[in-house]
Amino acid sequence: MSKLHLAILGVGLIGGAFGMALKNKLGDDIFITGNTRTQKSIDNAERLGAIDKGYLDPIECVKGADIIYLSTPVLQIVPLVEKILPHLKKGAILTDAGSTKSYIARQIMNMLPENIYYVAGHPMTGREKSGVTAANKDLFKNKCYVIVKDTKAPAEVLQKVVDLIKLTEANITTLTLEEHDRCASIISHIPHIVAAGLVNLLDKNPNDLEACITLAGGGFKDTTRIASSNADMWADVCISNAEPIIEHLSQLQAIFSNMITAIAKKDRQTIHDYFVESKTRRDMILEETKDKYDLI
Ligand SMILES: NC(=O)C1=CN([C@@H]2O[C@H](COP(=O)(O)OP(=O)(O)OC[C@H]3O[C@@H](n4cnc5c(N)ncnc54)[C@H](O)[C@@H]3O)[C@@H](O)[C@H]2O)C=CC1
Ligand SMILES: O=C(O)C(=O)Cc1ccc(O)cc1
Repeated sequence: MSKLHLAILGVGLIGGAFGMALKNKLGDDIFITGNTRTQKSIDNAERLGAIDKGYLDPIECVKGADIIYLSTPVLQIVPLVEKILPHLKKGAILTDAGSTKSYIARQIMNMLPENIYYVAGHPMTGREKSGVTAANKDLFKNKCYVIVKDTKAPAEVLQKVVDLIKLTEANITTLTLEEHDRCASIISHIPHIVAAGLVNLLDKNPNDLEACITLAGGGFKDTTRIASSNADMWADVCISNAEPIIEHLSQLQAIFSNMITAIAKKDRQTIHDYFVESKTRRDMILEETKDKYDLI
């Protein structure tokens, strides 16, 4: 059997970690080409063992590839697929790591020629840092990796992608496009928006800024780590998953409105219930997931 050729388009944090994990497991049984936009990041990706050979041109990178892993920012994925499609070999499989799914998957499914397949995915792991230099081979280990069921890929194609992802030691979960986008909104997209809002609140109070920073302790740090995430990436996420995000942000706005009213009325019971409800739910989630995922 010939060597598996994997092409990674966007060898940053996620693409880099994927390459490192597979290279670590498969060694010389896999040949990984990678595409990034600068020679410096190609050099880094090669040096760190995420890829065997880097290309500045995505078309050169995918020539002859069996599986193409798309890990650029969300809004770059579809234009990149349009560009590489005519150059893919018969039977090639595309899979992506974008944080939002319907936006990407619906467009790719509409443009796929016969004999080229697509499986949508999303590793529910990452960091607030970007680039291949922030990647490591264990980033996916014991973390949830969503595979979307409804992208019309034949069962054997789906299985090939699942088998490859399993090598990263991620826990695979299958969801529909809509389920993914609603759940990713609640569990990931809204928390990032809220964390950024907490930090931006400081800028609404410039006279107190210095004293606030002196006071900042564990609570502020715990709730705002992800506010250091990449702005380009998160702008793409918000634009491409607008509907669920607007719905959940509106629900959160209503939750906060109720709290404002309760605090203004000194309605201690309602205020108390707010914290009891969240503590009960979070403790329950921690208990239920303690042997399964390292998510919360
Ligand atoms: N950062 C995170 O924690 C997670 C990110 N994701 C998703 O994975 C994807 C990649 O995210 P990261 O690895 O964090 O980003 P990153 O910024 O670390 O890497 C992105 C890579 O894409 C390349 N790139 C950007 N625009 C490009 C273009 N037009 N053409 C070709 N290459 C281009 C960059 O040079 C870089 O190598 C995104 O779609 C993101 O939504 C998914 C799970 C977690
Ligand atoms: O840094 C963290 O804890 C994250 O939440 C990482 C993350 C970012 C984007 C995703 O689509 C999935 C996971």
